[in-house]
Amino acid sequence: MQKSVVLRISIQILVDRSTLRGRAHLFLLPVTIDWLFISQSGEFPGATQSYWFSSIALVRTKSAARLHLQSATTMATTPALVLLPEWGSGHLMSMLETCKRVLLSGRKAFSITLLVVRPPTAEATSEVEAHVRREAASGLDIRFHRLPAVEPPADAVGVEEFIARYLSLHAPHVRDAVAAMACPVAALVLDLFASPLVGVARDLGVPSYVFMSSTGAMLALMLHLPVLHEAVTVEFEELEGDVHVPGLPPMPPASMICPVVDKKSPNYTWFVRLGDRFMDATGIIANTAEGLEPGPLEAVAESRCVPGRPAPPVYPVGPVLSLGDRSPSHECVAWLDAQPPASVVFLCFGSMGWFDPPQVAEITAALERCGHRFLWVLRGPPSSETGAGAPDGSEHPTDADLDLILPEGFLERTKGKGMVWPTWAPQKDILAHAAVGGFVTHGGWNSVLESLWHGVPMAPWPLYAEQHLNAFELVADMGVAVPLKVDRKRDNFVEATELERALRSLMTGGDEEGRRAREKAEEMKAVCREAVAEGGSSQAALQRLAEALRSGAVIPKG
Ligand SMILES: COc1cc(-c2[o+]c3cc(O)cc([O-])c3cc2O[C@@H]2O[C@H](CO)[C@H](O)[C@H](O)[C@H]2O)cc(OC)c1O
Ligand SMILES: O=c1ccn([C@@H]2O[C@H](COP(=O)(O)OP(=O)(O)O)[C@@H](O)[C@H]2O)c(=O)[nH]1
Repeated sequence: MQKSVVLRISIQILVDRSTLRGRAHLFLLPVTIDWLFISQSGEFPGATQSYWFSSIALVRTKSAARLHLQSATTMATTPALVLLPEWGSGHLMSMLETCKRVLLSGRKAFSITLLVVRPPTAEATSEVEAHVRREAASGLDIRFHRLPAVEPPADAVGVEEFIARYLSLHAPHVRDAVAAMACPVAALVLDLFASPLVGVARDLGVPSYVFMSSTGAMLALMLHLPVLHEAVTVEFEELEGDVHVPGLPPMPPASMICPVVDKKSPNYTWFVRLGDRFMDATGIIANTAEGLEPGPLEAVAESRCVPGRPAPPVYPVGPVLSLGDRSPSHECVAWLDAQPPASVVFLCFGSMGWFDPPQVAEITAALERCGHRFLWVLRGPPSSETGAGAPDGSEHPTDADLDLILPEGFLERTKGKGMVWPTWAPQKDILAHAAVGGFVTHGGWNSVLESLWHGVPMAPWPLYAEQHLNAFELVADMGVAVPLKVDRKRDNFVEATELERALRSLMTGGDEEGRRAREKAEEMKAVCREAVAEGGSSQAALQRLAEALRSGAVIPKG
C-alpha cells in the first residue's frame, strides 16, 4: 500500500535539476503550496501545483520545511488543456472562449495549448492567424502549436466527410504533440468533427473531452444516430411519421440535420461514426445551459440516447458568447439609435448565408408589405460560386451589390424605415440594442445564443449544417421563435406571403405564437444570465469540470 501524508505549510522545493534537463546541480525553486499530497512514489494524486516525482525526502531547515525531490520527473508548470478545434471561427473561438472560462474558473490552475490545424483555404487561414495573434496577446497562458501540414483528402465528396477525414489525418501529429508536452495534460479537448481522436487520448492515457459547439439537442441526436442507423433503414424523408430523438418532441424528418439527409453519402457514415465516438470520451463540454435545453440534456445524462451504455458526463457551461471586437459606434448601431424601442426586425444569416435575386425579391416584397422597420444584412454569392468551392464548405459570401440585387426603387421606398447592410455587421451589438424587437436568423447556434442573451424572439430560416434541427427546437421545444415555412427542396426558399406572415407575428406578437415567442425569449434571457452568474448551473458545471480536469491530469504515456 502506498503511504501518503498531507502537509499544509508554506515550503520550498528543492529540485534535482539533473533529472530534468541533464544538468547536475541543485537549485531552489520557491513556491507556496497550500495542500500537498505526498506519496512515497508515483505522482501527487491531487496536488494543485504540478510537481511530479518518483521519490521524496522531507528536509527540515531552521525556518522552513524543504522538500528534497530525488530522481524527479518534475514538471514545473500547471496542467494543460490541449485543444483541437476545427478551423472555422464558430468552432475555434467558441471552444477557446469556453476553455478560457475553465482556466479562469480554476484560478489559472491550467494552461491552454491550442493545436493549430492548417486550414484548407487561404481565407480560413487568415482568419485563424488573426485569432492566434489576438489571443497570443491576451495575457493568458495560451500557447499555439502548429501541427505539421497534412495533405487534405482530395477524393472527399462531402463537406462533413472532408472536415472529419482531414482532422482524423492529423491523428499521428496530435499524438506526437500531446506526448511531447512538457507538463501534465488535463485533457485533450476535441472538436465534434474530431471525436475519432478519443482513441489517441486513450492510447496516451490522457482524458478526452468532446466540445459541443452546437445544441444539447444536436448532442442527443448525435449520440442517438448509431441507434437510429439500426432502427431506420430507409431515408429519413421516406419515413412515415416522426423521428424520435430522446429529450425532444417528435420531430418531422424534414428537420433532420443536413449531413444525414442522404444515407448513401459518406457524410452520413461519418456522422454516425462521430456520434458513436462521443460515447468513448471522458466527458462532453457543451455550449448550452441546463435551463435552456432541459429535455435533451436530461436525456443524455440519463443515458437514454444509447440505451444500455452509460453516456459520458456532460458539462453545460454556456452560454459562452465569443467576445469579438465591439463596434458601438458602427453605422448600423447609429441608425438603430434613431429608432423606437423594439420596433426593428433584424435579418442576418450567419457567416455563410446569402441569397440569389429571386429570393431577394420575395424578401423585399415581404418587408414592404408588412411595413415594419428593418435592418437587413444582405450578402451576395461566394466568389467561388463559379469555381470549385471550398472543400470545407466555408465559402464566405461576398458583399452584395445593392444596386444590382435589390428591385428597383426598394431603397427609396423604404428610406427612413429600413437599412440594408451589404457586408459583415456587428451582430452582437445590434442584438444588444433596445430598438431591435425580432430576429430573422439562419439559426446558427451562436446567433441563437446571442439573441437569447438579449431576450430577442426569433423567426428561424435554416440554411445549412444543423440549422433545421435548431429551428425545430426553437419553435417546438423552447418556444422562443415563430415558425417560418422554408421549402427545403427548393434551396430553403421562402415565399413573400409566408415571410410577411411570420414578420407580423414576430413583431406585433399579435397572434398566440408571437406572444409566446416574446415571453419565452424574455424568460430565456433570464435563464442565460442566471446560468453563468455566481451560483448558476453553468458556473457549477464549470466548477465540476475544472475539478474533473484537475484530478484527471496525467503525464502522457509514451
Ligand atoms: C454543428 O454541426 C455542424 C456544423 C457545421 C459547420 O461546419 C463548418 C465548416 C467550416 O469549415 C467552417 C465553419 O464555420 C463551419 C461551421 C459549421 O457549423 C456552424 O457551427 C456553429 C457552432 O459553432 C453553429 O452551430 C452553426 O449553426 C453552424 O452553421 C457543419 C455541419 O454539417 C454540415 C454540422 O452538422
Ligand atoms: O454579419 C455577421 C454575420 C455573423 N456574425 C457572427 O458570426 C457568428 C455566426 O455563428 P453561428 O453559429 O450563428 O453561425 P455560422 O456562421 O457558424 O453558421 C455569430 O457570432 C454572429 O454574431 C456577425 O457578427 N456578423
